[in-house]
Amino acid sequence: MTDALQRLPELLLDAVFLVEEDGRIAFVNSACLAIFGYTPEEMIGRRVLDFIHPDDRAHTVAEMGQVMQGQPRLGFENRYLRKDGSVAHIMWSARWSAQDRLRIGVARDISGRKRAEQRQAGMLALATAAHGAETLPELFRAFHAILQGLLPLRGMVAVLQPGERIAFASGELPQQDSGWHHVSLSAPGMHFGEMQLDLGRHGTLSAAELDLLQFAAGQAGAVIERLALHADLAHAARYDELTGLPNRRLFQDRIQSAIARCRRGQSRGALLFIDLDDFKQVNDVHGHIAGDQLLQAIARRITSCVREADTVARIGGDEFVALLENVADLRQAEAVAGKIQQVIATPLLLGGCVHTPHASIGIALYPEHGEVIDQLMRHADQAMYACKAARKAAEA
Ligand SMILES: Nc1nc2c(ncn2[C@@H]2O[C@H](COP(=O)(O)OP(=O)(O)OP(=O)(O)O)[C@@H](O)[C@H]2O)c(=O)[nH]1
Repeated sequence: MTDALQRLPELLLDAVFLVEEDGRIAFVNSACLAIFGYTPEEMIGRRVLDFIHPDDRAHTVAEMGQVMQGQPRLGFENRYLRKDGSVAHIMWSARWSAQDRLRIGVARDISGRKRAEQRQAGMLALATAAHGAETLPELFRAFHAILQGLLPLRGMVAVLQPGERIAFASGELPQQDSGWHHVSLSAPGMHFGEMQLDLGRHGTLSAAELDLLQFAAGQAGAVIERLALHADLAHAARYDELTGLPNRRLFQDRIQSAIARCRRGQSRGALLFIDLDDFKQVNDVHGHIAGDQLLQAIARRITSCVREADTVARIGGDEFVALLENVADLRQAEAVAGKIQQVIATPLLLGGCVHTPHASIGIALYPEHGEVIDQLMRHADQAMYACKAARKAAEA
């Protein structure tokens, strides 16, 4: 070999290996320092297998066996452990030189490309997990599992406002120290909290890893926004926005289950239909905002008269219902209705004037006045109108 050719391996960025039949390294060029962290002196004379990642040794031995039987290999991949313990992804071309009784190998460091591929796959996995997540614990559990494969992640905590904390850790979640990295969880115009990641002592992140975390945080922020929106919509579909009481739809569900319970327990239940008297005038005289305030006060007043297990709902403009379970008889239901009427009639300030509201209440008893919702509602409604008509007749 000419002198120029002898110097050639030292100019290569790939590592060039000559390996003896017994697997010991006979020669390696100085590129090995940049790729594996070892000088040629530290590698020469040692078994090449000692540097290979334990999980890749078996299939590397099989591959090299084929090379030594005369089959050249181009593009074979395996992993090495660098001197600092980190993993180097290597792509090989290798052939056997029967004349020299040496295996010639050229090793290219493809760790950067592998990391980029892993990050890309990780981003896809994060986006898929975010898309499918139906709860926040499910989302952060999936994110923890995915990020663990991409970062030196020991533990992860999602701290959500106001004060909800979802923690994940491979083992025991250690005390917070300087190894923790914080990423804000947000959506345009909204801040939900942050993701805190325990990256241990080797916690410095590359720009690409920081990008990955930002991507994860962005996905998580979008999921939090989506779940919050769903929760708001689900709430709005079942509750009255003005008073916070169950609306007609939720009331239908509640009365259905209450009837089933009464039927099973052979107990009695009462449906109270409550309609404000002359409420239109409140709007006309004091304005719509004052009308709203009165409706809110009425909701609180009715609720204060019933047991916690009973349901109070707003089913129309100035129409409320109270569903009483385990009622002994009509007299007991009438007593509750009387109390509601009395509490509603407490004077209050509306638009700077003292106003005394009144309500008409009709009662339907299960099972005496009906065994299904429609019958009970009709009976209570008619009883309420009878009550209202009697009041108006008395006033006339
Ligand atoms: N402020 C306010 N008013 C409402 C709301 N929903 C319905 N209303 C009004 O409530 C009034 C109900 O009127 P009516 O059903 O005639 O009842 P009323 O004036 O109490 O008459 P009687 O029941 O016969 O005593 C209407 O004027 C509606 O516009 C609301 O959310 N807020």
